[in-house]
Amino acid sequence: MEDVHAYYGESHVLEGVSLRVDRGETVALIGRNGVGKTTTLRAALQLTPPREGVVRLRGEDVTGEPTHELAHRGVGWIPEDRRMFEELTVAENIGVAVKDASRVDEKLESALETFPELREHENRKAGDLSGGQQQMVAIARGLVGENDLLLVDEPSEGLAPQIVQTVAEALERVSDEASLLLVEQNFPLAMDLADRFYLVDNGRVVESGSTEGVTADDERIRRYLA
Ligand SMILES: Nc1ncnc2c1ncn2[C@@H]1O[C@H](COP(=O)(O)OP(=O)(O)OP(=O)(O)O)[C@@H](O)[C@H]1O
Repeated sequence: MEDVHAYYGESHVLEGVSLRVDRGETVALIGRNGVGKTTTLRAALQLTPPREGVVRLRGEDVTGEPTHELAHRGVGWIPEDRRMFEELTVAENIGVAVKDASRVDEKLESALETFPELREHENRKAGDLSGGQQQMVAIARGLVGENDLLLVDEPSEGLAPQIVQTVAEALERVSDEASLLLVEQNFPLAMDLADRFYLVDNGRVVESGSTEGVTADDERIRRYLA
């Protein structure tokens, strides 16, 4: 995306965000609460359509396209609230995300191979799972949707530390199959998973670069996160 401006009503939330995710990359969006990270994902997906600026997918201008068209072209969204169908089973939740109905069984099987932790819960209602298990179902849904690019919002939020590790490993596996744009408040986790980062403050990208060797003590980072 290039110089994207987005608003909620009159409130100017993104003030010219530019970023890119290359094929195969994992990119982290970091920054304090309320600086515009979720809105950046929403603008990319055209859920909060940019009032200025351009969003491109594989080089093609998709600004103003309907969100379902982007989904059709392989952009998946794993929102912060995970959006489970609580009354459906794990298998059903994963199955409804498969685009080609004739491949549901095959896709479900491959998801359960990727997330073996889910196999024993396959027939449980998603609403009865723990937060970490639900997050894994949400990630599996993104994966079976045959997405080339997944936008993942706060995957570790509200999870116990040992579960965060399991979800991180799941994301690591997903990153072998899709590019990821990841909003993540857990700084070490974000640096660990991502190849590059963008640090957002007040609706703008204020720092960016490779995650290699970057720590929370880094002066460039600390003054925006402290
Ligand atoms: N639907 C909405 N209507 C009006 N204002 C909103 C709406 N959603 C978010 N905002 C405001 O827009 C700003 C950016 O929010 P956004 O959710 O993008 O931030 P964020 O960096 O993702 O933070 P968080 O980690 O808290 O979600 C905040 O000031 C927030 O209060």
